[in-house]
Amino acid sequence: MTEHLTVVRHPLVQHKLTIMREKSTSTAVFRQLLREISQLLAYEITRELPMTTKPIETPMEAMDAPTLDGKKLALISILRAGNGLLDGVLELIPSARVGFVGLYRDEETLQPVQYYYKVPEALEDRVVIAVDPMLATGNSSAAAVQLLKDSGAKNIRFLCLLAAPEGVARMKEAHPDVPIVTAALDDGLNDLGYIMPGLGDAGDRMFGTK
Ligand SMILES: O=P(O)(O)OC[C@H]1O[C@H](OP(=O)(O)OP(=O)(O)O)[C@H](O)[C@@H]1O
Ligand SMILES: O=c1cc[nH]c(=O)[nH]1
Ligand SMILES: [Mg+2]
Repeated sequence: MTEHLTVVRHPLVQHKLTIMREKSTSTAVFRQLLREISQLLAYEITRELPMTTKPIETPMEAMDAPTLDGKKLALISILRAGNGLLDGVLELIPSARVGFVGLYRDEETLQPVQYYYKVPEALEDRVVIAVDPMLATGNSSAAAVQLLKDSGAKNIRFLCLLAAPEGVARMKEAHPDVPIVTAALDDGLNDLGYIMPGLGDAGDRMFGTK
């Protein structure tokens, strides 16, 4: 991908996102819409995957038909909210390998605290898509991407639902090689580091923990 930031302005994405932002939307509907949007965003982030051809036989004749090239993709969920995006993307790319980076954001310092890390082997040979619905300060995603690079990943993309300009700038500075796909670029962060107008705490809204 050539753009550092891609905002997917498709009407279906924007309509579903508006319902997700509304505070009256239930946990069940929030989760379902995130699943639906994740597939539309996945369509965009996989647009330029490497392709090759292979010889096949249709009922009519032989042809060289397009097929994905290279090792299976790696999807990396940044826990826990990343799992809300992961499910839908995995439905679209069922053969992908899956990894997990456990991080939570310390509410005082806004710095990520790591508690888990497990990723597929041979990351250096795979297209890696890291998923987390919220890019706020960018501290969590920048740390997660660094861990993936430390494991050898060279071709990383970041998929989120909402981004703040502060988080996009942080990622651009720390990881200019990592393209970001999002459904919206919001106004900025409030004093507590929450995205405005945003949708609140994605993890709490999707799992009903608050
Ligand atoms: O860009 P940042 O300022 O780092 O904030 C974004 C992070 O905050 C949220 O996770 P949270 O820490 O709430 O953990 P959770 O997914 O377990 O709710 C979100 O899912 C990101 O991981
Ligand atoms: O607005 C925000 C910022 C960080 N994490 C969230 O879930 N929401
Ligand atoms: Mg949270």
